[in-house]
Amino acid sequence: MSSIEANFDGLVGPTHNYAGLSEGNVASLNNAQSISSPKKAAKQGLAKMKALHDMGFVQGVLAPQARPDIGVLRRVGFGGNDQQVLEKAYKHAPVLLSACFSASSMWTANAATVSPSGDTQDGKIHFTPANLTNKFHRSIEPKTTGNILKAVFNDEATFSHHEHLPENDHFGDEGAANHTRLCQDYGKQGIEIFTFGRYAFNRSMPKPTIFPARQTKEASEAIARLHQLNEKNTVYVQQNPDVIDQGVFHNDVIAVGNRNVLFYHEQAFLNTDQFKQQLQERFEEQLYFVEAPTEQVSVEDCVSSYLFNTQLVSHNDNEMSIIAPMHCKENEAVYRYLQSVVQADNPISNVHYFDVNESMKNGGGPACLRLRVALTENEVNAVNPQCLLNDDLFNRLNQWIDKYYRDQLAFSDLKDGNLLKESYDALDELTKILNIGNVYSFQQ
Ligand SMILES: NCCC[C@H](NC(=O)CCC(=O)O)C(=O)O
Repeated sequence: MSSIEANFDGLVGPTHNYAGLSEGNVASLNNAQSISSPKKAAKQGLAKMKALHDMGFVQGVLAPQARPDIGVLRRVGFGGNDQQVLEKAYKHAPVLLSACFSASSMWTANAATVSPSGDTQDGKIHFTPANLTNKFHRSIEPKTTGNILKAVFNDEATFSHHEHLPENDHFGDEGAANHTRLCQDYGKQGIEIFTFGRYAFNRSMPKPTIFPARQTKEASEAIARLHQLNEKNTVYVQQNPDVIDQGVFHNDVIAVGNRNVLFYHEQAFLNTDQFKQQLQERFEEQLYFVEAPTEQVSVEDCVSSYLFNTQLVSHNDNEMSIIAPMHCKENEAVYRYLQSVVQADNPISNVHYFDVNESMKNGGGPACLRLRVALTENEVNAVNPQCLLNDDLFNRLNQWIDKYYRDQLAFSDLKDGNLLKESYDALDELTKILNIGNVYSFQQ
């Protein structure tokens, strides 16, 4: 086996709900307060993992955050026993309560930025958890994310773990959702592309006017320094502020790269020609720019179908598949466009559609649900083996979901102390299944 790219998907947590917490994320706001199905959500995610495993890919599993985050509720002044804390928050600060229940860590594309060993000066794989400062419910993720990543990638000779960036909007960082990599071989030097939405310290530069730009250039530069990237192989590009204002809150809603292919919408970036030229100069061999024109697919279609929030996976040196949400099949213009991509002269030869609707309703497609980690054969062997999916783990996780997860969750359920207990019991058992130790504060 040569070098590969593994996907580490987030297991959807037992408190998955629709709270309308993400301004700028159209699906999140549109589905606010609808009734969720945590069981269905977790099973949809697990089915996608299993399908990729069955296609022959290395598939990892990342544990969710412990929710509700009762520690945050106490920190902001709700006291008493756990049940009293929940009831008081339900009455006086309902939105805050739902933020502390959010299962948003399922979108592991936002867990961290990862730089493979081929790109880093010390030859280790570097991880920096994303601080996710722009949304309160997500800003409470990075510490536990760091614990989980250290437990999965737990070999100091192979993996280097950094602390998340300063917790301020100036260093707003959304992880791999704004980062992609082009390379000829996963294990060799590649080009890391950091896409940012605004400049933190220079007010005169372009930025969106309606919705927030979550990622700053300063954050991206800090990650590149921490990860010891070579300047020559690092490219920064600004997201087109107009598309952020149309609901493209992360770059992975409008672009995805893999090996020698960059698949994106013509309006995705600012200064696209200059960006393409920079990439081509650095790449040396042929690069395929698969650019969707607006006249075939509108930005609105991209946002509603998640055409680019797809996984681009390599079966071998010449053949790739797109892992797409079912919404892409249901949208006529998008479906037609995808068929033309498969027929055109590029390595993409197939599209596989998956039902991840529970996640889509909160603005997360197939690509949001996974963190990519390029690994050499030795590096695969250094990963915690109990976090790598096989038939046995798939069956155990299915049974574990059946045992603990509810079929339905409504906002009024969040004041129920039993839900907290079910959730913590489930996660306590999960840490044993995945052999990741006591990563949660309720276990310490
Ligand atoms: N990469 C996809 C992330 C989606 C995520 N949605 C949410 O958090 C919605 C949660 C809610 O509204 O209940 C976000 O916007 O960061």
